[in-house]
Amino acid sequence: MTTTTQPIADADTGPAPGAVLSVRGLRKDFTLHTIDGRTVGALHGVDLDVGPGEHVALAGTSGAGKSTLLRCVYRTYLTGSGHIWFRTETGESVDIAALPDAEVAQLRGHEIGYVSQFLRSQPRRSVLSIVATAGVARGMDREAAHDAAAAALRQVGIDEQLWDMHATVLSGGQKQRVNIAAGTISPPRLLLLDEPVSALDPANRAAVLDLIARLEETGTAVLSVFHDLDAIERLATRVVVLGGGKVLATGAPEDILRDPSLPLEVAR
Ligand SMILES: Nc1ncnc2c1ncn2[C@@H]1O[C@H](COP(=O)(O)OP(=O)(O)OP(=O)(O)O)[C@@H](O)[C@H]1O
Repeated sequence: MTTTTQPIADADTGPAPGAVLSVRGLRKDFTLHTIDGRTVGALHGVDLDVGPGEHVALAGTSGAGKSTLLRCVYRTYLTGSGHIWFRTETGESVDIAALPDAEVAQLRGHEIGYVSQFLRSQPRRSVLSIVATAGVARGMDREAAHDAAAAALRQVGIDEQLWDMHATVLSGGQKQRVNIAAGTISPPRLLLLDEPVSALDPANRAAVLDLIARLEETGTAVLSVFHDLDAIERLATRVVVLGGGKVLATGAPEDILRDPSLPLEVAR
């Protein structure tokens, strides 16, 4: 595990001491322009921290705000108010909620990864090139990225015969595994995972969970959503339960997942 950054004491001006990510007072409303401009509140003042090598799993019933939180951190969604403090690899504190788009784009390629259930890539890119390009974006030279991409694809069980094919011809589960290979090659400082194993059969799911488990050794901070109690129990170092856009509880998986009073929606 690596932590090379200077602690900043005040989480109103940067991440909490030792944290890679500190979310503070995060609010997000959606305006439904097609339905009378109605407003739907999704996050109502969320606070959480993720440190290096820590895996924080978000849990809570459907509509609790889990995916919205991940998308705000990745800046797919603009936030209403609050801060999303991120400590860069040079030790600088930046507020993702207020960062210019160009700087967000740079962080996304290099320091922050996002893996969802869906593979988003240019249509005519080969499988190998998609994964290798992610490595180059994180600072690897082309040759190293090519070798690392091949290793990552082997690890998630993508047959070599598929490597030069366009990703569009892959099955849902294959796309998901290419996605996780691209997300974990030269692991970023912060990895956001939104149901990354939802379309996988048991054997491939196990291989991908192994890969995610090994991220702890690299010092990657992980913030995840899994609709699967076993995955949370196996991977998470801490669980944050959301309900109605607020943090209801936070604690060790063995405590949180066995608390019958908490509104969890996970399946074995
Ligand atoms: N693009 C959107 N436009 C309008 N409302 C949205 C949008 N995305 C999410 N919401 C609303 O925000 C709230 C939180 O949704 P979110 O998808 O974050 O929940 P979730 O906890 O991830 O749920 P699930 O487990 O079902 O995926 C819900 O009320 C949802 O309807």
